[in-house]
Amino acid sequence: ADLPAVKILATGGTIAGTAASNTQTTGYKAGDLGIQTLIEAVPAMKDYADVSGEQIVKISSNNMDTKTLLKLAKRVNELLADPKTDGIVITHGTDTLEETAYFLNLVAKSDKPVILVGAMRPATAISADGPMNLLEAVRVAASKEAKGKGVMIVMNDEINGARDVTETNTTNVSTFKSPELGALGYISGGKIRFYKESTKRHTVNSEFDVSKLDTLPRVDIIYSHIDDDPVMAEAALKAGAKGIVHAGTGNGSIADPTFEALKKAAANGTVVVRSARVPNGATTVSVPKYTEAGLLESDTLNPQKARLLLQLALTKTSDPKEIQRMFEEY
Ligand SMILES: NC(=O)C[C@H](N)C(=O)O
Repeated sequence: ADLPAVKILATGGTIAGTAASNTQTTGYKAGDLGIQTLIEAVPAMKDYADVSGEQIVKISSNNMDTKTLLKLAKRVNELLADPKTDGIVITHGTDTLEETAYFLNLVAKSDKPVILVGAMRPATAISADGPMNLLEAVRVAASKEAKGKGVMIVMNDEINGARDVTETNTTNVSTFKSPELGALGYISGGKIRFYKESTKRHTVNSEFDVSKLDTLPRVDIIYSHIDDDPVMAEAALKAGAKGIVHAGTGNGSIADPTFEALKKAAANGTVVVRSARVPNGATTVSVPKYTEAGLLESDTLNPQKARLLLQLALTKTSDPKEIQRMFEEY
């Protein structure tokens, strides 16, 4: 039969992890197994797609970096441009899965499905979640329904959009959720069921382009807490940060001494975005002094996603007004 061609790009993670015993679900070696082994473990994929694999890296995703992210994004775009590819699945560690997914959501230049998938239990564990997750990811990547919905994460029977999804539990298999805005759909009764899609710009409607980029501007995240002082802000500026994302308390509040440092940074041309350490809700212009100081707001993007959008924004402009527009549109 003429099945859709789905390419699986493997980057490592727990989905390719191995441990000495089948009861071991922590302290295993992430990214140990190669893509061929993962494919051979799930022969049922061949009922839905003409599957082939390619190994990009073999890492635990806490070690993901810009170089690998750009390499992956460029390869994704090469494959998407090929008429012989109908969809892409990326196996990835869960630690930074939401970041890679959101980045690709901003830079993938096609409406063909791009699905990220991981696992919380290593491949060697009893009740490993990787094989079913991989099968469902391939099924979604091969489906007509997934076209044009942006980059998605498929795990634990849920389909979540890259913009709104986040990891919510350190170890549980049902960790990826869009707590406030909700999943796009799920897979149940052997059927792919979509219920909604994001209104935000992505993929073919995105203005960002990585094809000529070899690096991204430095953007640091500063996490607020009791006894906050400007030490971290000063360190970021000293390290050459072109942008700073502040993970504020509550509605993106900033301790006064840190605010003074960030205000100065903004006046000197560093773009400062207020995000929040609170998982839900948009950071709003609650205090006019922040707006007057030229600080931007991240909308509902969490700090790690706000960082990626700010990096891409800074490849195009350093005009705070333009960048605020981007935070409203993506
Ligand atoms: N569940 C996982 O994949 C965690 C692993 N440390 C990773 O991100 O690669």
